[in-house]
Amino acid sequence: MIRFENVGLRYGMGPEVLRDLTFSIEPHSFQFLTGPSGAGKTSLLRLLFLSLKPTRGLVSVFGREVTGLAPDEVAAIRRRIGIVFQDFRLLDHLTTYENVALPLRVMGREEASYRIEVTELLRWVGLGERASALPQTLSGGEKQRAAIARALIARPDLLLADEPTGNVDPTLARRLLKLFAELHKSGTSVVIATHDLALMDQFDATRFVLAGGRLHVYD
Ligand SMILES: Nc1ncnc2c1ncn2[C@@H]1O[C@H](COP(=O)(O)OP(=O)(O)OP(=O)(O)O)[C@@H](O)[C@H]1O
Repeated sequence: MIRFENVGLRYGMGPEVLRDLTFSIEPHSFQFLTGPSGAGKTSLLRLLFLSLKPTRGLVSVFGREVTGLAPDEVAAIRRRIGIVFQDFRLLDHLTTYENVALPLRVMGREEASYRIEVTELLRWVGLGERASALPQTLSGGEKQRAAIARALIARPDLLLADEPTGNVDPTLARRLLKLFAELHKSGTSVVIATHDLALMDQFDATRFVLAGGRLHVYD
């Protein structure tokens, strides 16, 4: 599904932050991405989301080599990917409900066809009472859960999440992990970047460990 071959990444004239990355992400797989702060986890997620281009090597996503893709082809690939950014990126002028429903609206679906789905997911992530709240009135943990719900709502083929349990308590972190596990069970490949060892110990998954710019895979 995803293939990296000898991928390197540098920002501007800086040193290579990722070096010689060769790995695959298979359909229906679950992997944690970990490593010390600054090791390149967010950079790797951005390569997977096609918001960064590799400086060298080959990246292929859903069977398409990503260099030279036209903007509409990039957009089509991104519609198959759900992403939870570290800074949430909720739209300020939309309510929690509208933020979560956005991927479905972008796909051209009518509100009547998804109202129940969105409402149920909001309830599942504990935001049932906050559906009509604007993002600036949500707590950090609530924003995080809204961002997670938005990433999951369209049942993407690939889910990327950057520290998705960073702002929630351990009980809620377990609940969110369960949600990711259910999504995985229904066929989505999941990549969760995290520092949280306790979280990783709760789910038997491949570990991608970044250190010194290189990736080590532990199955
Ligand atoms: N836009 C940028 N311009 C220049 N350097 C960058 C940029 N983004 C990241 N870097 C550098 O790339 C390296 C990897 O950063 P990245 O954010 O990918 O690491 P990370 O593992 O996600 O860190 P953290 O766990 O702290 O979020 C760091 O040395 C960082 O300073």
